[in-house]
Amino acid sequence: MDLQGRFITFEGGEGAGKTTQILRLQNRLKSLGHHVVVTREPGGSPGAEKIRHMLLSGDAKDLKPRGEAMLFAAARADHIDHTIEPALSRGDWVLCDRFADSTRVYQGEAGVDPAFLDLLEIAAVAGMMPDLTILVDIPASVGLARVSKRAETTAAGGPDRFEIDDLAVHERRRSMFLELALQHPYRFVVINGEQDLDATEANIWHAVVRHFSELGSKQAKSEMIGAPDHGQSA
Ligand SMILES: Nc1ncnc2c1ncn2[C@@H]1O[C@H](COP(=O)(O)OP(=O)(O)OP(=O)(O)O)[C@@H](O)[C@H]1O
Ligand SMILES: Cc1cn([C@H]2C[C@H](O)[C@@H](COP(=O)(O)O)O2)c(=O)[nH]c1=O
Repeated sequence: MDLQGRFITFEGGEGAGKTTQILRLQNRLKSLGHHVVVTREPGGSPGAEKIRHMLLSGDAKDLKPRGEAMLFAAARADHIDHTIEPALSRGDWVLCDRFADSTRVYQGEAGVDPAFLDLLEIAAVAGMMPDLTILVDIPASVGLARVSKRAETTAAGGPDRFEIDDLAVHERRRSMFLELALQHPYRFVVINGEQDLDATEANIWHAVVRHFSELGSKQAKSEMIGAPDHGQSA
């Protein structure tokens, strides 16, 4: 399989700002001429979106955490087959809102054996791990406050089945994400999600350019082309 594209995942707690920042990164990449696919988990393909509905609406709430983890893995396998792998084969950039690390954290926190999660991850991702994972880190209370404000001010529905968990559960998830970042320092970058939108966007862009060195020269070229001429050309 010849995969020319670049695969970036965003991880973090509820309301950290992942979706907002993915759209901002998409705009920056597009302005440099890249094709960008924005997608999410659970979901991102017709079959996986059906599983998403089942998982988040509470239809699957009778499942124990191990069975639930298997549903997330099934959705992931379908998402990879139908969306991620084809996009990377075309040479696109794929920006994915949550991926396998969310299973490690959410289902791990719920008590699923890490060795079982290892096997599940191997089976579901089939080698398709991200080139870069951006962990948008924020205290759980701040993220949850944003989420409830979002629900009041937008058409977003009520809290999903994971958002309603106790604050202590959300804080444990935050610690687990940070622990994962420590374990995989070459894949993860941790971004402070408490800053304002523009500062967070700039920090993420800086991290992406540092990780994918080809972007640095492309950006410099586009800035030169777009730069004012000051009467220096013939
Ligand atoms: N840096 C920020 N400062 C203040 N508000 C923010 C910031 N980033 C995002 N928000 C707001 O917080 C809310 C949640 O943001 P967003 O949907 O991007 O988070 P998310 O991490 O994708 O959340 P979830 O995982 O719950 O879907 C939105 O209303 C958004 O406008
Ligand atoms: C991929 C994945 C997600 N979850 C949880 C995390 C969130 O609470 C929801 C997804 O909602 P979002 O608004 O799109 O962030 O699902 C999980 O428990 N396990 C996973 O693998």
